[in-house]
Amino acid sequence: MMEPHDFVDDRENLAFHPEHQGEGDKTDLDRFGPIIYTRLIVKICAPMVRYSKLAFRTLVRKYNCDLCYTPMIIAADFVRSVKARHSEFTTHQALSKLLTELGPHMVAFRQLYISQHSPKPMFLSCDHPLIVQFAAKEAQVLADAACIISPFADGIDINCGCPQRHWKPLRGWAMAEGYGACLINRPEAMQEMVKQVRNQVENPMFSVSVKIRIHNDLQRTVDLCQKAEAAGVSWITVHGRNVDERHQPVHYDAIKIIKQSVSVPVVANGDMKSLKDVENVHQITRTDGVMVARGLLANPAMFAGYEETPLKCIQDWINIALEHGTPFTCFHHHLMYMMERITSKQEKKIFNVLSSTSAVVDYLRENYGLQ
Ligand SMILES: Cc1cc2nc3c(=O)[nH]c(=O)nc-3n(C[C@H](O)[C@H](O)[C@H](O)COP(=O)(O)O)c2cc1C
Repeated sequence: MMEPHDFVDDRENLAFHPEHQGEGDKTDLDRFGPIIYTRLIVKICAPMVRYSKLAFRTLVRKYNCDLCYTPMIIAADFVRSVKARHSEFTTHQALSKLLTELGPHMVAFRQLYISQHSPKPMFLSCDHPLIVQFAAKEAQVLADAACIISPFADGIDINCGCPQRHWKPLRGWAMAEGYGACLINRPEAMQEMVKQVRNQVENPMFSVSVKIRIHNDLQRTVDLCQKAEAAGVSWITVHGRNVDERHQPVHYDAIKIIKQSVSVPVVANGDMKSLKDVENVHQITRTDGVMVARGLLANPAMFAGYEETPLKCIQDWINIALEHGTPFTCFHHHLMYMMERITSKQEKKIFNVLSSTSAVVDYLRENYGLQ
């Protein structure tokens, strides 16, 4: 089970040990070298709608990813509908089935489940550690969702960073009100959510984190983070852009200030495409972890130090995806991302229009010797 202080232990053992402070101009990178250095940083696969599903999580975990998030799930749908639970959340197969069956007697069931599998729940052996990200606007609904999911995951994260325009394909504009990045302007609502989950999930080790964007006025973000900490949040992930920024440079300096303003662990997010980027961002921000989305889509092996997706990783994706029965579109999209940097324009023209799993597998066998 991952605990918030797991982040801190590493710091004490190595880079942040007082003995290592003040050694002239040496950076931690100079002192420990890149491989040891990046072992100190918790490396996280970001929540990604449509992409950070079980099969992809299994892949990145093979390549030094320490912690994975599910795609964002709308808490109200999850609580209301068995169908939504089944389609939105997949973890180890047997557990998914149990989750589907959770009905009105879920509390009793959950207790039974925990007592039967104590001390080591089944999910520990496969899709772990796992954070389930929810979008919610009512604290009680979020707490209900957290109670349902708690036997199957290590914690929940509250999406407080999704700009409104990103909701359109999901639920339409009207539904967007009150969700996502709105919460950075409603610190009390966010606090209430954190507290309700803390009060209602029985497992004290279950984490409750938030993922935010920054404000134009950074002091407001600092206040928000301090309020989140006071409410009992386990850690805070900061995408260093404001809600209107898309491709502008990430404000790593802002993340650094936030890190200095709270005691809970902080995770930096935004524009890291290689392990070198991870190191550089860490040198600037000194956060406890880094979270990566698009960099991992392009190269799921990036946390293991690969500059571009190795063929071995593509082979692993084929094996894992086929084993999980990944739908064709998802299987193919991931391959298009992974092979973007290693295929020519001409190859893309052929590969990107393939229309079945067998056609893709045949293509990769004939052109790359993959099985
Ligand atoms: C395809 C895709 C799906 C995303 N889905 C989510 C999501 O479900 N929840 C969330 O908080 N952020 C989501 N994001 C935002 C990322 O988690 C991340 O904050 C953002 O992409 C910046 O990180 P990056 O530069 O490493 O990509 C998504 C991003 C992408 C590219």
